[in-house]
Amino acid sequence: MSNTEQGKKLAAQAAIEYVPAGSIVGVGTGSTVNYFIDELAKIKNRIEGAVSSSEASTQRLKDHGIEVFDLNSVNDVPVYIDGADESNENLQLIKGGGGALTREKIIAQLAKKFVCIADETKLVDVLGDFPLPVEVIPMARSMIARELVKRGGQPVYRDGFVTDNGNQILDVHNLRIMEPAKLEAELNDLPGVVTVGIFALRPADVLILGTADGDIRKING
Ligand SMILES: O=C(CO)[C@H](O)[C@H](O)COP(=O)(O)O
Repeated sequence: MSNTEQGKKLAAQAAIEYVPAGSIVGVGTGSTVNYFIDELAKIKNRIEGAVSSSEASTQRLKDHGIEVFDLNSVNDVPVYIDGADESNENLQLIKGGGGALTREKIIAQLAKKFVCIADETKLVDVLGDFPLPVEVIPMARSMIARELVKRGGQPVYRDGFVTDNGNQILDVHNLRIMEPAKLEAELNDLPGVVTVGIFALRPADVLILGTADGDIRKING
């Protein structure tokens, strides 16, 4: 297993301590979260079930025999565990590399505590080296792309990819995101934008990083 994969797995294992007994756990999407789901399966008798941010995670949870609830039937999500493509020291994130950003943001908003898990390479000084995913309504794609160009970005259509919500993704290159919350709010306001992959208005509460030397590092927000 590579150092990166080892880091993801260590972070995922460390996140288990944040899962309260008897709870419905918010579950994100991605390769790091897949390790978390495998860990969650080991304690499945101690939880009530999960709410899931993607069809892929739902399938993996069900394969492990973990009940997945419709979010509309759930009032209380004590903890949401998810990965990230980048995080800064303020626990503001870029997410959506896997295209699940909209459902991820919905569950993060509802959750009392958002625990982000990642390998240490995801921690950056300034967000934006990772192309920023923006989920858009298909008919608005070109208009939004032009708006993104006006803001200095270079949007690339994620051709052939359709989100779980039936929408499309623009991956925006060349951004150096100095004010993440401001840019998130500004892009949220464009008609046709479904979700911006900046998680700054609701950042993570805890970041758990798995390191190359087999350790973990925690940053609290
Ligand atoms: O936001 C996400 C999916 O939409 C993922 O959390 C993000 O892409 C990180 O994925 P991985 O754990 O595979 O590196």
